[in-house]
Amino acid sequence: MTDRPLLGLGTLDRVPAASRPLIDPAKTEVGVLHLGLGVFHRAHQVVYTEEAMAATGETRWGICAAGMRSRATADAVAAQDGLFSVLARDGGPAPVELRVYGALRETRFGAEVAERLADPRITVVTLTVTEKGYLPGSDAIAWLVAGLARRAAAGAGPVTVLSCDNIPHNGRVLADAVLAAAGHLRGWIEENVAFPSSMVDRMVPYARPEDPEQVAAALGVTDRAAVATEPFRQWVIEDRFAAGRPAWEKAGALLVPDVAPYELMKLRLLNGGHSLIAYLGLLHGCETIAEAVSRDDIAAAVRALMDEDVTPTLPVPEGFDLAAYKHTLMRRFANPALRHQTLKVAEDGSLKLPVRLVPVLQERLAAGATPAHAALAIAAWMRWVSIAPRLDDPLADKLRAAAATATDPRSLVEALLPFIAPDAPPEATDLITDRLAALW
Ligand SMILES: NC(=O)c1ccc[n+]([C@@H]2O[C@H](COP(=O)([O-])OP(=O)(O)OC[C@H]3O[C@@H](n4cnc5c(N)ncnc54)[C@H](O)[C@@H]3O)[C@@H](O)[C@H]2O)c1
Ligand SMILES: O=P(O)(O)OC[C@@H](O)[C@@H](O)[C@H](O)[C@H](O)CO
Repeated sequence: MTDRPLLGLGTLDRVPAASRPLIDPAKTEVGVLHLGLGVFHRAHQVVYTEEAMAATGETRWGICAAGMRSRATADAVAAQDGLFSVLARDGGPAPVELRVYGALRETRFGAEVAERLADPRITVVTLTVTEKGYLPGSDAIAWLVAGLARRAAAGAGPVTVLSCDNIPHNGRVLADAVLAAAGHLRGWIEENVAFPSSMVDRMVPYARPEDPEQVAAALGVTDRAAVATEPFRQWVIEDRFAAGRPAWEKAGALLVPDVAPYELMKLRLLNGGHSLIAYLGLLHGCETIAEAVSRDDIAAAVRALMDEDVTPTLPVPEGFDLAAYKHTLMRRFANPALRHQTLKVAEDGSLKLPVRLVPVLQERLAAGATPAHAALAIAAWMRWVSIAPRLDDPLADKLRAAAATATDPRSLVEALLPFIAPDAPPEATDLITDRLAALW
């Protein structure tokens, strides 16, 4: 791989024509600012935005994307003139799609994003900053507010800020976080900024060494920012924008008046299922989601979680085929070529479980049901917290300290449940203890 030239505008002619960008990067201007240059942004919003520009011929929706916590990706992308490849794998190791994208035109790091928001040509800001990014005191929110202050001062006009994180009512959560940090800017934000919600979906693992190797072999260039994903993708966006936006509907996005039903379905079935698979998988030593779900016991548990516990809690959009959705989900979980790391899905459980599984547990208990599989997922998280060699969670130290005091399943549940469900009824403790006993 090392002797291949680096991907960039000057080496794009070496890339097979079928894998080159859909737009001319050199003629594309920036109209979107993105916070959080992780793997998901590259495999999702960049793809939709490039397809939208290609479909309409508009050249003004290029993206300026900022890394929030590390310069590594922003530097790698910048060294390649903003170009990187997305490869989709489905079942087998060979990619079923492989393309270099050109919509990402600029990169920034950290606080540098603020200055970019003073540009009136930027009318949309997107975010993928993880659940942690919305907590009080988050840098992402502080930089966003600083950017909005510069925009107000420059008279650069209204803007839409669109959360693309796995959080229910993510637009409202973001608006609340921004307004809480806004100080004297509050009035301007209320009048000039829209915060629609959106449901995003595409499974994107952390990049692995085989990803750039496969790109180099297929495209003849070295790509240090390649991302691998699955063919499936979905984006449902609340149609409430303050100013212009890319025509994402031309790339398959669904613009709707209310994303809530889509959000709930996806968060509880897909992300809730993912968490169950990840924690049970880790307890069984499985490195990937596909490996975990290839076990009959885990596959049966996730099916039961979806059918028995989650489905009764869902308001299904009219005409939506829920059975087909669940069937497709099982197939997506099982995609062996994706190699989605159980450890990645298991990160930040103290923030994820309260939105994915705790509401299912509580709503079903309140309805007089016994949500055994939601309880199993929470029990598996607790067991993982108590034995994980390394815990990736903003509350890791507190969780580990609390877990260290526990000597049996009940005391572990009593120690950890308050972190994710402080108002859980006693039946929740009983049910989770029962499931944890089987994992002890
Ligand atoms: N990967 C997926 O399958 C997927 C699918 C749908 C949605 N998402 C959403 O995208 C988010 C990012 O996922 P990813 O897969 O790109 O992960 P990633 O680790 O590649 O990127 C995470 C990004 O979030 C930023 N970040 C992390 N902690 C932060 C903090 N405290 N404040 C501000 N920024 C912070 C990082 O700098 C990085 O840019 C997820 O948390 C999720 O909400 C991911
Ligand atoms: O991205 P996270 O860390 O919030 O959650 C991990 C996975 O459940 C998630 O990324 C899914 O792969 C994704 O939501 C699929 O669209």
